[in-house]
Amino acid sequence: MGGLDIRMRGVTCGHGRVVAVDDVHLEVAAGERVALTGTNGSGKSTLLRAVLGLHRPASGSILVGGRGTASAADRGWRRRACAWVPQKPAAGRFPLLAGELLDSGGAPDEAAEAARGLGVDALRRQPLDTLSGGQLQRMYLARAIGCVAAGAGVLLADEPTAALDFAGQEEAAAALTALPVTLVVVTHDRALASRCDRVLDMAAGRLREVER
Ligand SMILES: Nc1ncnc2c1ncn2[C@@H]1O[C@H](COP(=O)(O)OP(=O)(O)OP(=O)(O)O)[C@@H](O)[C@H]1O
Repeated sequence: MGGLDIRMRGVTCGHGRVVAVDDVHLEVAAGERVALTGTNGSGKSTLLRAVLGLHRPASGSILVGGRGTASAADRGWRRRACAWVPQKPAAGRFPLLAGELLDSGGAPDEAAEAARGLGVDALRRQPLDTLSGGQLQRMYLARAIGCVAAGAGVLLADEPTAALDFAGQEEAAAALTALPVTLVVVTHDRALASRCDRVLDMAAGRLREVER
């Protein structure tokens, strides 16, 4: 099994005065699949964004494959090392067309093939903001599969099946958990969580292992 390990030590993240992530320690082995569950607003998305390097922790350290984010080169490496399925698209104009999103992962052919498998390849020429929630989520999944083909060793996915129909949820859960990467997935989907090796529960910024 491929993948990069993730090590978090004393990670605390804030949004202004709100402490969203509170002193989190977590080790995820290379190739392990971890589901992150928990109540709304408990800090799950903030923690994923911190791993990606999109949110700078107030304290603590996060290493992916033993590497931090001190330099610009480190941060660029982190973005390539971590494929990302966001909960909602980033604001801004790029990428505008669905095909541009697929191509942005670094492996356009593999992303296109994944889009075919997920039934959204015919939507390439459509602007992203005209896709339905489920179509958009499928497009992001296909892009993430392309990122993995391009060499990403970690997949961070934020509620990747939330907008999908029942068949799509099954399909996406199978596709995500079959990838040869370390997976950290925020989900309220029990079927997806049950396919993972570990389930962690987040409450008020703190993480707890769930016994199964
Ligand atoms: N950009 C922001 N500015 C201010 N507060 C924020 C921001 N983003 C998140 N927060 C706050 O940080 C806390 C954690 O939010 P986060 O989105 O990480 O939770 P979550 O567990 O992913 O929630 P959900 O399950 O609803 O998606 C919440 O109290 C939220 O209101």
